[in-house]
Amino acid sequence: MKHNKLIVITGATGTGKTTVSSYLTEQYRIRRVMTHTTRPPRPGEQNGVDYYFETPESFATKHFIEHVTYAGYEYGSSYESLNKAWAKANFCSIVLDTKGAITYAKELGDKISILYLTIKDPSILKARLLNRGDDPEMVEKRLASPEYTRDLTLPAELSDLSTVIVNDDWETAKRHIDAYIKDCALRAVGLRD
Ligand SMILES: Nc1nc2c(ncn2[C@@H]2O[C@H](COP(=O)(O)OP(=O)(O)O)[C@@H](O)[C@H]2O)c(=O)[nH]1
Ligand SMILES: Nc1ncnc2c1ncn2[C@@H]1O[C@H](COP(=O)(O)OP(=O)(O)O)[C@@H](O)[C@H]1O
Repeated sequence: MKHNKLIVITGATGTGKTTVSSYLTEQYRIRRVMTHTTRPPRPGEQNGVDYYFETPESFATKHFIEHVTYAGYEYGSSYESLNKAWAKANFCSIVLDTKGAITYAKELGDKISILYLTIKDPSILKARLLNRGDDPEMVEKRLASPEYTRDLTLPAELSDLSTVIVNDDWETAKRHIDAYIKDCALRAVGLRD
């Protein structure tokens, strides 16, 4: 268990957290820890693949490491899901808002490494969300939420633990992620401090 590592992917909505998580799975077989939400599924999202989609009642019965309200919906993550992912591989990832990332930094210490995603001009995020197929009303609500504004800045508590990826251009972002994974691998085998 002592070599288990968790890559926490965080950043504002639309900056590419899910895209990065899928890339880590496809390219490096780094699985994502499944989390729970009361948000309704977007077109194409599946229960047990994208999230465990819960009702407010079923959400309340879970035992979470942490849970947050984000733009009016509940999100939570459990040790059960984390241990399930670690049982399959030593390296896994999780997608969290910055509040959740701060809790993980406190709870799991040096077992985590953080990828903070950002883009130079956040005004293009709206187009990315609409292009993703999000409901326009949900997009407005989300972009007006305090959680969205908060997550546009890397919290001071996370700055020492984080690698910042600017995702303006996906090919460039991928190169930085590849370098980050190479660095993680070298640290894991003791070839870098
Ligand atoms: N703290 C915390 N955040 C979560 C959890 N699951 C998802 N999130 C975050 O909740 C926010 C909203 O997620 P989602 O509705 O899928 O929107 P998206 O960020 O636009 O893809 C994102 O910042 C996610 O990273 C969780 O279990 N805990
Ligand atoms: N570098 C990029 N350039 C243009 N579109 C991108 C880029 N990275 C991700 N996207 C697209 O932007 C949308 C939001 O990305 P997503 O990974 O779902 O963000 P998040 O999980 O942070 O909300 C998706 O449709 C995704 O395909």
